[in-house]
Amino acid sequence: MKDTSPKDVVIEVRGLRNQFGSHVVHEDLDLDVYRGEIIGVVGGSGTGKSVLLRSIVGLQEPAAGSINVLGTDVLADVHAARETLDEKWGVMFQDGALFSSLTVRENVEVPMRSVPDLSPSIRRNLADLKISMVGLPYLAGDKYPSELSGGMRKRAGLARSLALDPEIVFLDEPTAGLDPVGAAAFDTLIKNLSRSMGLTVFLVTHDLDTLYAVCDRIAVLAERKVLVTGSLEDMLKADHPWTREYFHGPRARAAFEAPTQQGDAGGAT
Ligand SMILES: Nc1ncnc2c1ncn2[C@@H]1O[C@H](COP(=O)(O)OP(=O)(O)OP(=O)(O)O)[C@@H](O)[C@H]1O
Repeated sequence: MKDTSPKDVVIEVRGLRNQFGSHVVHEDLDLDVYRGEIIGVVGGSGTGKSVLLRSIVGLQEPAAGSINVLGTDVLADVHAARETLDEKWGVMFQDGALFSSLTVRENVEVPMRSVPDLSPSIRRNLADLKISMVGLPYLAGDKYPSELSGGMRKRAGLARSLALDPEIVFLDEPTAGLDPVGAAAFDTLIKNLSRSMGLTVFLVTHDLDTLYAVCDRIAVLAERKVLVTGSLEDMLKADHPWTREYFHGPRARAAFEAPTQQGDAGGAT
């Protein structure tokens, strides 16, 4: 039976247009993201997945359209919106984007510095909590990013994105560059965190396994807009050529046949 209960829209994008010179990346793009869901944004290379993410978090000024996040109009005053929303969203870019001269703990503390009245010892304890939440060993807090494996750096980046207990996290290709075991463990971690914290996750990915293992809904970017959204089953029925090729190709079949409970969220890789 279809779920007909009203859904709480936490991100609403309408009529979005992004262009660089004469190159139009998005045209009349609409998207709704619902509270608590993990939405996977997929599409061919260069279809504008990262530009969409950057637009939503106020790092890319669109040519037209509206973006509303948790009731705040992001484009009306980007600086004011980011000030309001920086505590409510966390962003993890592809390489974790950690400061190389800071330890993992100090990196996780960076967003907390904007919170008044948070003493250094509380900040430190909170950072250690986030570090353990993402499955990193306690001692990782004292290490510098260069001393960590790729998977551990991703976890550290995730810990930093969770620093302020956000309602939404944006993850840009979180499993890119990880080996299959590490990627599966990271998928499990994302799913567990989303379910236990009620987190909404906006996830840009090329990774079919991630889509199969964790996403509640998928949005396909093609032809400059979100062409189709829906469950995996909906994707398998969609008849757009790119969607058909992507979801019915040999790699998709392999991912579909794999067990969905993969990896171990506890172990850092
Ligand atoms: N700052 C910029 N200046 C000029 N063009 C840009 C800029 N940022 C993105 N683009 C262009 O916008 C298009 C979409 O880029 P984007 O990085 O969002 O694609 P993507 O779907 O995330 O691709 P991929 O899957 O390969 O990471 C590309 O053609 C890219 O070259």
